[in-house]
Amino acid sequence: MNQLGVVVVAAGKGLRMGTKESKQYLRLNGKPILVHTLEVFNRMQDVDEVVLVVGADDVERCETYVRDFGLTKVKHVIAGGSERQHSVYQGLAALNTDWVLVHDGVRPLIREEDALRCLQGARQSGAAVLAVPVKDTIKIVNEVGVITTTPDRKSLWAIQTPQAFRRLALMAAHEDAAGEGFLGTDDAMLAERAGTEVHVVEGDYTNIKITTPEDLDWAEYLLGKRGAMN
Ligand SMILES: Nc1ccn([C@@H]2O[C@H](COP(=O)(O)OP(=O)(O)OP(=O)(O)O)[C@@H](O)[C@H]2O)c(=O)n1
Ligand SMILES: C[C@](O)(CO)[C@H](O)COP(=O)(O)O
Repeated sequence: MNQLGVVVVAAGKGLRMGTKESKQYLRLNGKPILVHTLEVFNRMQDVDEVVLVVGADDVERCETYVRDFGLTKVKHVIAGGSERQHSVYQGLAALNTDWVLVHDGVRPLIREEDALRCLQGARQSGAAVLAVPVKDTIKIVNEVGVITTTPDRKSLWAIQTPQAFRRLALMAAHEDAAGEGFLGTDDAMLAERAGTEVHVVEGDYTNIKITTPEDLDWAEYLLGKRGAMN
């Protein structure tokens, strides 16, 4: 029993993007960002099913995307919650698989081979996330704008998705966090606080999360470049 499910979370409002339309529905090279993301997992042989978590008002339009773009592995389109963590939990509960990859709908540049290496990392060690070493010097700055410390860059990684776990273990970590009112910005945080050793698998700098307007040009350029290479 090694079934793999993918939770793609896309129920956010995209406030930092500042567009009327939520960022996951903006088009890159003529196709919604979310569709670019889903196509990657739809192509992956190891993936058994995908659950897509979206805003309650967007379920219908996403069901249309699933049909129109032939996203045959997307078995469920469901409504998410007010925080990313709540949306992920809804997705986990809709699956029935042993393993799960949790991925942001707004990371359309994920490469199949990196997602697969993340999964293999988790299958070997229990839990794994894609990440890249931080290139800048990072400072801890206090509330009045003064630097207090400079952490050693050697130990700093920028964490991405997908993040891979045993599904039931991640659900238990979510339930524990929810019971204590803890909100994390990624799933690894919840697994870490539940005592799971989460391993880092080196990913790729191009797996950006589309967050602010300048990310759109960069993503369109990268998608175009990949298309030209295929
Ligand atoms: N309640 C939420 C919040 C976020 N997400 C999803 O989590 C991913 C990463 O979140 P982020 O980039 O922060 O997206 P938003 O919350 O939409 O952006 P912002 O914080 O700027 O409003 C996105 O695919 C987003 O749609 C979600 O499914 N449910
Ligand atoms: C999960 C994540 O994409 C890892 O980098 C990130 O933590 C999401 O954070 P956000 O606060 O929702 O942007």
